Amino acid sequence: MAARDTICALASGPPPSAIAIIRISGPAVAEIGKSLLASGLPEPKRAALTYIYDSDGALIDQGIALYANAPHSYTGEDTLELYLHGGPAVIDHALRGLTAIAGVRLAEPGEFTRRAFENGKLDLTEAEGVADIIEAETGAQKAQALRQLGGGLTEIYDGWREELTGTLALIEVMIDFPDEGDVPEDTARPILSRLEKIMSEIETALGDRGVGERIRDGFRVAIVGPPNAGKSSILNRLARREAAIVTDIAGTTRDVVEVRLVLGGQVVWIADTAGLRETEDVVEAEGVRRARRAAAEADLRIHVIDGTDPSPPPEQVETQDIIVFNKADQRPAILAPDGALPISVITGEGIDKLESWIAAFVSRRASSVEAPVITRARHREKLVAGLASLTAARDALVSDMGAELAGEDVRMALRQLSSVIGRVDVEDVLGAVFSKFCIGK
Ligand SMILES: Nc1nc2c(ncn2[C@@H]2O[C@H](COP(=O)(O)OP(=O)(O)OP(=O)(O)O)[C@@H](O)[C@H]2O)c(=O)[nH]1
Ligand SMILES: [K+]
Ligand SMILES: [Mg+2]
Repeated sequence: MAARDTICALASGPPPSAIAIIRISGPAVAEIGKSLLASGLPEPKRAALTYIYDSDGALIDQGIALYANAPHSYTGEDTLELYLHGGPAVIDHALRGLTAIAGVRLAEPGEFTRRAFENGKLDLTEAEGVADIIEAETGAQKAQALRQLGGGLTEIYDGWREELTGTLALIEVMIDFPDEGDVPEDTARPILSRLEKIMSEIETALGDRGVGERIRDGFRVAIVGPPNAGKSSILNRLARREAAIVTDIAGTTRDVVEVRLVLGGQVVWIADTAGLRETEDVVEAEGVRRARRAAAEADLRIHVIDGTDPSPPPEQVETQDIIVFNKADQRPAILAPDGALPISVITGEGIDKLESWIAAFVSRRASSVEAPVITRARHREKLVAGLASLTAARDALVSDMGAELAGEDVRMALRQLSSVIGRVDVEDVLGAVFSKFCIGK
C-alpha cells in the first residue's frame, strides 16, 4: 500500500500577521523534524525554540516547533506545528521548503479535519462543528458550534442508534419464531412502543421551526406590501445603505433584495420584495411571484401599509408578524390600524422600535428550542428519511405485511441516522462536508 502523503498548510490568517502557524501532518513529520529543525524533532507536546532550514540548508526563520505523535494529535497522525514570523516571504519560503520534500504536498481545504474524521478522532457532526466555529460570527453560532463539536449531536444519534439496534434484535426474534402461538402479538407490542418513542423524538427534533439552521445560517425576514408603500426605503434604512432602488414609480422592485444584519444577537437576512398587485407586466408578475414565495418562506414578515393610501389591507398576516404604518410624516399616526407601528423613513420615527421588534422576535425564536438537534439541511433530510422508514416499519408491523419488511425498514432507518454522524455510507457526503472548510483546518 502506498504511504500516505504528508500535508502542510498555513493554518493562521492571511499575512502579514504577528505569527504564522504552519501545520504539517503525516508520516514525513519525524523526518522533517530531524532534517529541517536545528533542535531536531522536539519532545511531543513540548515547545522548542529553534532555527528552521530548508533542505538546501538555507535559513527559513527562527520560531517555535510543536510536535504531537500519532495518535495523540488532532489528525491522529504525527503532526508538527511551526510558529513563524507572519510575513509573506517567511510563509512562502516555509511552504516551498516543505513541499520540496518527497511525499509532502499542500493540504486541500478541510483535509486535516478529514484525516481526524478518518482516524476516528471526530465524527461527521463534530467535524461540522469545527467548520461552524470557525465561521461563527455571533455568540449564538459559537455556542451551537461548541456544543456540536463537543459531541452534543453524537450523543443523541448514538442513543437513537442503540435503541433501533435493540428494536431490530426484537424484530429478528419475531422473524425467527413466526408460528409459535401468540408470540408475534406479544412481541409486537414492545417493539411498537419502542418505535413510536423514537419516532416521536425525531418528530420533536423536526418540529423545531428550523431554529438550529437559522442560528447557523440566519433568520429570514421579508418586507411585503403594496407597490410604493416604502418597502425598499425601509430596507435601506435598516441596512444603513442604499441596497435597493427607491423611486416614486410603483413597481420599482422586481428581484428580491437581501441584506444581512446582526440583530438581537442573531444573523438576520432582511428581504425587500416587489409590491404585491395584479399586473400584466411579465417581469413584474414574476417579481410578485418571488415576493410571495419570500414571504411564505420567511420566519417573520413586515407588512407595510402605505400611510397615504392604507388600502388594501395586508395579506396573510401571521401572529408573529409586524405591521408598520409607513409615511407617518404624511398622515397622523392615529389613523394606523390597531397593533400597527407608525413609522417614517423620512423622519426616522418608529425605526428604532421596528429594529427592536425584529431583534426581540429572533432572540425569542432562537431560545425557543433549548438545544436544536438539527443545524444543517443535511441533518433534516436524513431525519425526514429516517422517520419515513420508521413509519413504514410501524405500518408493516401493525398490518399483515409482517416482521421481515419491518426489519428491512428499521435497518434502513438505522443507515439514514448513522450517515448523519458518518458511521456508514459516507463517501458521498464527505466531499460535500469537507470541501467547505478553509485550508489549514
Ligand atoms: N413621505 C414619505 N415618503 C416615503 C416614505 N417611505 C418611502 N417614501 C417614498 O415613497 C416612494 C416609494 O418608496 P419605495 O421605497 O420605492 O417603495 P416600495 O414599496 O419599495 O415600492 P415598489 O418597489 O415599487 O413596490 C418613494 O418616493 C419614497 O421616497 C416615508 O416614510 N415618508
Ligand atoms: K417604488
Ligand atoms: Mg421597492
